[in-house]
Amino acid sequence: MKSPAPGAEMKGPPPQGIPLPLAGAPKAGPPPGMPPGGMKGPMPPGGMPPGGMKGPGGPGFPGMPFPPEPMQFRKLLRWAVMLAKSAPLPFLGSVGLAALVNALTPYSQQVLVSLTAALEGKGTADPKWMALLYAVLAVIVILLSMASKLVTTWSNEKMLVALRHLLHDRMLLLGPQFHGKVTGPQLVQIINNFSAGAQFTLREILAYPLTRGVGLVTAGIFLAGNLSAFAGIPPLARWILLALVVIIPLIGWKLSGVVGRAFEQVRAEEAAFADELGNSTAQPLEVQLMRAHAQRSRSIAERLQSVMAAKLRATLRREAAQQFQGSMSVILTTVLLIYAAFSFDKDTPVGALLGLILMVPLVVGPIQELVTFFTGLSVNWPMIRPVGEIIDAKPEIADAKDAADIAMTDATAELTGVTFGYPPAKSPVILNGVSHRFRAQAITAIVGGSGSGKSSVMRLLVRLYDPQGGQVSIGGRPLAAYTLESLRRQVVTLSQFPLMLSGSLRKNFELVKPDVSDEDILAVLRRVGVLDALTRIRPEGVLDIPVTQTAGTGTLSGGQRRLVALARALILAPRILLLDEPSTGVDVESTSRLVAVLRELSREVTIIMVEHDVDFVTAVADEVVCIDSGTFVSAGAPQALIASGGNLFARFVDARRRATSTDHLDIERVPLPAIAKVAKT
Ligand SMILES: Nc1ncnc2c1ncn2[C@@H]1O[C@H](COP(=O)(O)OP(=O)(O)OP(=O)(O)O)[C@@H](O)[C@H]1O
Repeated sequence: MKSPAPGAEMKGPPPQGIPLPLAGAPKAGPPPGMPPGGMKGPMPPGGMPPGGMKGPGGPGFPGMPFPPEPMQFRKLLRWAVMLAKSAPLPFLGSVGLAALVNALTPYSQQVLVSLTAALEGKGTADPKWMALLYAVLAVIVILLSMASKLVTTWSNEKMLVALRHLLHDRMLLLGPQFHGKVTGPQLVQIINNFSAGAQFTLREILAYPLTRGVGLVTAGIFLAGNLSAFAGIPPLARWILLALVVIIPLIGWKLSGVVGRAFEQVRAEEAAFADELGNSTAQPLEVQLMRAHAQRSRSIAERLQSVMAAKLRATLRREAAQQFQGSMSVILTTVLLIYAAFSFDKDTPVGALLGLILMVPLVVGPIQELVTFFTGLSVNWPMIRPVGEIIDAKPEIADAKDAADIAMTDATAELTGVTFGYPPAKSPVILNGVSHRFRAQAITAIVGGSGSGKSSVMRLLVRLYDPQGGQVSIGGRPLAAYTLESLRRQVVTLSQFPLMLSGSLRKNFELVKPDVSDEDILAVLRRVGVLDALTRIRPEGVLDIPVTQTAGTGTLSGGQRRLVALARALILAPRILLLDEPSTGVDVESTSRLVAVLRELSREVTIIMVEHDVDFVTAVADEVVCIDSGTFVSAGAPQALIASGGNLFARFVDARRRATSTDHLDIERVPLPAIAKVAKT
């Protein structure tokens, strides 16, 4: 296909490393469905076929949390408008400039036509002026085209920044239901990679029809004008010829549907291969030990064969379709030229023939590109959709209308007839009408078997979820009376695996209190008894100790991380502290220190903890609440519960004693055989 005049095409954004769902490894380049460098050709080389991926069941993206769903153009349009609004001026500027370039290009070609006619002496125009006009137009097109590319780059970058920022902030507002569905690595992929593809496609949804449409209409008008110069052509034939210009690209589009389905098959085969590979890579050593190497090898070989066969089929079809599409302009130009040659007479300017040759590609090109773009949208949909889902997602728990920033004067937490099941199903029932008053300035430990609902109680106390029945209140007020901000500032959770940012220790305290002073940090570190150990690690500056995101790596031990996290929780001066298994990973010495710290803290703070270690609970708790299958079955001081017996806590203590004692075991003491003396050789 002949290219338009210099600079007439619209370039895409800089390569963003979007995963290409096509055969082969992911390549850096424009998003799938887009030819590298923009919408130049009829078929994205190495990219998606123009027919889009319309295989049965619609496009899906292996491993993504959002199940396949047919593309919804209305949603795309809404997201596109929202995105364009984030950078209105650069967007309008880039669209305006591109439209101007696309309109001027056919116009400059038409000047060539007039110039030819003038040289023949058949037009009224002066050839010299025409030549000059062509030169001026060419320069303007080049300059505008450069400006258009720069403004488009600016617009793309602004939109991408706005989109990524929005996704990041929105993601942090979403609740456990969303985060239970989308994993951390998937979020990184959506925000980091998919957003670039989504930005590009969404922008083009608005920009492309306009910019390409302007070029199409202008070239179409000139083409019709040039056709009319052939006096012998009856009007009906002229209309049929013009209709062909539109119909032939549409035939190409239908053909590409076949290609689309072939590539859908490739994707399915690749997903199956990835699954199969996962079977081998998940536990390679287990595979070795099971002597299953040969079986794995056969399975992988079969999958690889299937992928290759599917790729070969799809590529051959794509090549055939590409050839057809690439030949369209030639076919159409030939048809028009043959017709023109037969109706050519002495009055017909040669320029009109030139006009046909020049204008056909300028008309066919935009039609092909528009068809390619819109059919290719379904290819990009699996990547755009997760981006859009985050844009549209609403926080599951939000401030009630009459919520206020209330300072808790009374830090008593209370559950009254609370019934709860996890949304969206809300079944099974996890908490079954439970009631309890957690005493202020006391330590209450919730004890129960695995899956009995302990952590669920803690989640309700910070409104990660709302119960379906009953009420959770603090200081006599339902939780919804507090803004989430004020609730979570005063009810602080220390999870079993506390979040640590990679960076300095100070940075981790600034995470929860941006204006925290060094003195305050050192004071809380001293209070939880970890300052001396940290000073030994870095005598020249404890607060600059590097911390890593992952426990078990970096400078701090697991126990130290937990104590640092406890100190960080205290920096907020909480009224209620929720501790999830605080004794885990803390050594014996630090545990007794932890007991002392928590006891001392409980003079000011209400502490509620979930804890499996009954010895720790006995040492630290004022009260134990026992939970069994979502029901509070007993409560009381630990010693009292142990003494009275017959309750869950006493049973746990008993079981623990039996588990660690060897008295009940009938161990036959067999003397070890004398170690044979090894004769010196
Ligand atoms: N997000 C969730 N969605 C659905 N069900 C959940 C969810 N979280 C927990 N559950 C279920 O709720 C029940 C209670 O879970 P919970 O985490 O409260 O138990 P737990 O007593 O803290 O257990 P463990 O001591 O093992 O941590 C379990 O059966 C669990 O499978």
